[in-house]
Amino acid sequence: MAEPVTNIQLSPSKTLGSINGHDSIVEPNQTLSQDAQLNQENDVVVPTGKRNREDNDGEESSLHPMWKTSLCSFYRSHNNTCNHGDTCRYAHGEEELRPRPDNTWDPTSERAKKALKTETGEKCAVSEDVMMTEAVVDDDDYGSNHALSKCLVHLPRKWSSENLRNFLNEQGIAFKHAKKKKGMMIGFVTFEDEEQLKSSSKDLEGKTIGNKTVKVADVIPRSFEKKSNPSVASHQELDEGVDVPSSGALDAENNDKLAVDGSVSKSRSLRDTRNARKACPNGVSLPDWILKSREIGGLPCKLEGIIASPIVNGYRNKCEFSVGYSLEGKVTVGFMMGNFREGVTAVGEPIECPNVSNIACKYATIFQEFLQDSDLPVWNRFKNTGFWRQLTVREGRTSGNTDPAVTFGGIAEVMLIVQVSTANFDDALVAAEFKRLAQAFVAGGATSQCPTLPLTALIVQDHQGISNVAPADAPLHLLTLPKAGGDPEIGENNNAMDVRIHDYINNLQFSISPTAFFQVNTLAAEKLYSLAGDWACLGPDTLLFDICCGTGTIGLTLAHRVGMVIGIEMNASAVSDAHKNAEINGIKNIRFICSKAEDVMGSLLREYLNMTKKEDDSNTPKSGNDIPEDNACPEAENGEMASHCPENNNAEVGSEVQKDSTSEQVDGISEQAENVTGSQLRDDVNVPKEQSDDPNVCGSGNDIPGDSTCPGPETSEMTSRSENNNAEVGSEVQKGNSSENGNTSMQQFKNIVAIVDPPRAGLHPTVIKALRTHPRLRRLVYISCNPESLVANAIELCTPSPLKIEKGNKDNRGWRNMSSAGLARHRAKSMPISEAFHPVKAMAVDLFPHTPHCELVMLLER
Ligand SMILES: C[S@@+](CC[C@H](N)C(=O)[O-])C[C@H]1O[C@@H](n2cnc3c(N)ncnc32)[C@H](O)[C@@H]1O
Repeated sequence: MAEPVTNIQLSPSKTLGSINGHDSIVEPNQTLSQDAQLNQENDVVVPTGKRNREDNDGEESSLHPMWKTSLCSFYRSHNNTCNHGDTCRYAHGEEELRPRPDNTWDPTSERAKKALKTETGEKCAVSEDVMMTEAVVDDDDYGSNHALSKCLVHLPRKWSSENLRNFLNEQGIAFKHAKKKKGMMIGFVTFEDEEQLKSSSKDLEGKTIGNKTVKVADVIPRSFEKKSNPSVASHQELDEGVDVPSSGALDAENNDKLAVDGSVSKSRSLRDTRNARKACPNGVSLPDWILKSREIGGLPCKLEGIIASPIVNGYRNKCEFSVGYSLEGKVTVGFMMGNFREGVTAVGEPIECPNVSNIACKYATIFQEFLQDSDLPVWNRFKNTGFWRQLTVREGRTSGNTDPAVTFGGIAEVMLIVQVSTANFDDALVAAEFKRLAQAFVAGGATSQCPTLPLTALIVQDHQGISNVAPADAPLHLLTLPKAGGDPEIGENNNAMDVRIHDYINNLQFSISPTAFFQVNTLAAEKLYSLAGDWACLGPDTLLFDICCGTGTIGLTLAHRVGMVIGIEMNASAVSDAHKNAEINGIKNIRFICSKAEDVMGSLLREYLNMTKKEDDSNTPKSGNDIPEDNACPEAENGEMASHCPENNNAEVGSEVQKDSTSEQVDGISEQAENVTGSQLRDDVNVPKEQSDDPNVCGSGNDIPGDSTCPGPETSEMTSRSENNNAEVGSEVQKGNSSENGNTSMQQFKNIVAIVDPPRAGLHPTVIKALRTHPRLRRLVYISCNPESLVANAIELCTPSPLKIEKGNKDNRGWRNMSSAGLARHRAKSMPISEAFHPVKAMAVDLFPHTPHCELVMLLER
């Protein structure tokens, strides 16, 4: 998940969720009350008579923090009567209602609705503020007098400058220059004089284009007033899939867990089973999980609760700081304060962001100070010119120590990646600036702290693209770090691609290369992976597919609990890290495939599970006959169990998997013949950094230059896909199928499980098809950073097959405007006939305290 995150549009105030009935607070590791019955009426949750309405503790009841903080639905629906009378812990009417401990109101109450309106209004006001800064304004755009310019917001993105001028002329609005920013909803108008500015601005106010009202905003803030802080930026940027921390907008002690509860339960996409209903074919009865969803507030399965982050402040091990201008026009290194597409370019310092470590803040400050005197310009997002773009601070630890009492909370390694755009700049000047920069970081680190700030590597990433999201193959250069005491310089001849930082999960060491994905909250990730493992119901005869495995974290941390792991990852350097990580931790029963999952998933399943393509294609709904009915599950590490698991302690070879699996060739490419292609899919959503279509990434379907092939396996036990020749996939898989691994031969595996951890866009349709149509895959644990794509993928995985398959509709008009769930619904109709999964349970894990985002784990079984 780009790293974070759930793409949930939430108010920053983090209102309470209502998933567990009236008592919405979920303690970490506490599951929701069993008897809370949910009702979908008005999309809110109301209790049934089952719960205990009276607080038996008499006087204590009045002290209960949730006393009368929720409206009594019984009272409401029974003509204002309730058998519990005054002793009922729920409020009988709005008058009795009390605010909740976090100062929010029962979401079904009039007060909450009123508060929401105000809040939405405020939010709009904030997001509509154009925090364009003086420094990004060009004379060409505004004439020589910035004070005579205005910014118009909510213009149609498609408009050109000519459209804007025509509009102004048609409306009789006088102006001097007008310029529309291509692809954005903003334009700039300059006026002849003060008088024209005033009268035209007045005329422009309230004008509408389509259904949008044009907003007229100042280009240059006349006086600095801190209207916002990066917390706003964080919400907006997170919504775009950008991994940005928030400042401490959220304060109450409990807010983190409440936020997670709130975000999950309030996510409309998660609570909306309409698309799933519609995806169900005519003549086929609705599956139980859809029928029962009404009882649980529209959710596809029970939300078990929230696992809290073991660390709440300074938890981020990676921060990407933008370079830009503050509202005062000062060069600043920090977070964007709003959405660039809406014209917000101001950058705020990260110092008030509680989730950013002190170290990261200090390096941002050092860089910011350096930039005040740099001879090279900062990046101009409008003109796509400039030099300095972004600073990424990645932190590593020497051991799993995060004790704040230990120096820097155990952070012992820091990798700094400075993103620049060197095009059109003089090489000598650039080299001199880099040298100065290295000195500044070393000197700043030495003087600003005692002991010296850790700094392991300083890397420059050269990137010319429009946004700061660089492709995986953007050139990296390692800069030499001068030694503070005049010792010889280090790093001179090293290759940036060889540089690593390290972190620990479950006592395993992970080596992380500069651009590889690694969860930003390591300690919470540890909990996430354990939960996924517990729900996956693992055992010695389990074959685990770790799909989108990154540096191998999930597979490696669970390898000791299974017979064998196959990790699939498209980022070549992450796969290289994964190999290294297996090696340094002495883990042998794991293989990594460097490829896009959509290119290899079908063939891997067939090859590893000993099926011919013919069998696979013609599979009909199966009752799971080959799976023992015995639901015993091996003891989970933290006591969590999947709802029903085949017995998987038995290492006996299942007869159905004893066939020779070497005959099958792979046709990953043909697997891609979907109605909606991956790129179409990704067009509709924000593509996270990790999901690059970079042609140099192995398995991307293009020729691969010699210097960017995947690294070879570091042990003979591991498989790495270094060529993009799909015909080779089969033979490599066959290698994996040989007996070279002794007792990890795949023929022993009776329990086949997939843990998927895709980026924000979710799984590619081809991967879903492969997982869904493989009858031996009975259990799938989905880790999601984006409920929308989770819901879309779940629709395809979980809706019943039709009696007869519809031919795919090639006419894709209108699909661009469809939601991902709508698209999934259409794709589900042409899914080959196969047994559907059903959602069993879900759990949130708070990987991102101080933000409304969390990771969601959902167990699907069949
Ligand atoms: C949310 S990260 C999860 C990584 C890993 N499971 C972890 O927790 O560290 C998603 C990963 O999927 C990879 N990825 C994105 N698209 C992919 C694709 N089509 N096939 C395989 N891997 C993909 C990204 O490179 C990234 O490493």
